Amino acid sequence: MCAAPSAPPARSWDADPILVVDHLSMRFGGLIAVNDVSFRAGRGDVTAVIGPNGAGKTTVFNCITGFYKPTAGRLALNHGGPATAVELDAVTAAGESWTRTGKGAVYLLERLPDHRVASWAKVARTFQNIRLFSGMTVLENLLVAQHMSLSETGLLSPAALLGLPSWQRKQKGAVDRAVYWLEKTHLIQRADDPAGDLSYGDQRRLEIARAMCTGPVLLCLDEPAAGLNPRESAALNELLLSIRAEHATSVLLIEHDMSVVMEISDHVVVLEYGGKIADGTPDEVRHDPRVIASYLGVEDEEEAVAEAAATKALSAEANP
Ligand SMILES: Nc1ncnc2c1ncn2[C@@H]1O[C@H](COP(=O)(O)OP(=O)(O)OP(=O)(O)O)[C@@H](O)[C@H]1O
Repeated sequence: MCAAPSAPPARSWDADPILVVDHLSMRFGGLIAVNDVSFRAGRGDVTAVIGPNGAGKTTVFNCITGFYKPTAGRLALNHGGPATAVELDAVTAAGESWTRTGKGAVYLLERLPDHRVASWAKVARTFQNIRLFSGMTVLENLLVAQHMSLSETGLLSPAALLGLPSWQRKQKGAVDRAVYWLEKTHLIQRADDPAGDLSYGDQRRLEIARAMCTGPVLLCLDEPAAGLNPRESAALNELLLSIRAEHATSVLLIEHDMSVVMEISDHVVVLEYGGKIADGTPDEVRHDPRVIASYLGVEDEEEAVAEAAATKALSAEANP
């Protein structure tokens, strides 16, 4: 008797996406940097966007974080739970940038001003080149990051000017959050040192601490492992895995370091020449002929298929 074909495995990113990227395109004059890219990032997942230099990774990030307004496409960020197709179509057709949904709210990032992407949609990011306030102390960097939420009630509001308990509670909350993230990133001993005095690896972790202090639902990291030595890279992996395990923050990262990508990602999206060429678990992507061709520079796709089959056979031999 033939066994019934097994159902395809449930994908966390399809079942409960925090981010739905739909037909995203970005042109700079005649250059198409991102061409009709669609993918989902699962809630609570670490999703990596990889690809060769110039593939369009940073441009995708810049569209998600509000630095660029895409030429076309929709970027829906779901708070609470996934918006239904009807809810999404309704907010799109109404020309709104967000709406409440049955499960929480959905934000159309391409329609929000970049500061609202951070403060309303709660998307935080770090940059390929570190952008800390190097003359400020480590602690001050984390307090400045929380300025938006502190100033929601108005820095010159009566509560702030009179030092009312509500204001003091907010300020204490900001310091407590900063101390919590300094402990998580093993930087608490350096709290009063200028950020510019930290080693490169410590500065990278401070950037992540600063982003986490804003309470993001989606943390976007642009090449967090760039320039790190193996020990610093291992500390970064540990930090990102603990963010995934202990906080309601989903992580989207661009990374060239495949050891980081394969170790910590739940889902990998591969771009090449502005288009998506693969999308799946790290294992699926590792064995994908197009990805192998792209990374090994194999010209002939048949050769890449043979390469993928050989890799699979080798790993089956190693793990019978
Ligand atoms: N502001 C811009 N103006 C014009 N062209 C741009 C701009 N930003 C990116 N590009 C171009 O878009 C293409 C994709 O660039 P992008 O930086 O997104 O790639 P990437 O995959 O992040 O590359 P890398 O890994 O080298 O950072 C490149 O050809 C780049 O030159």
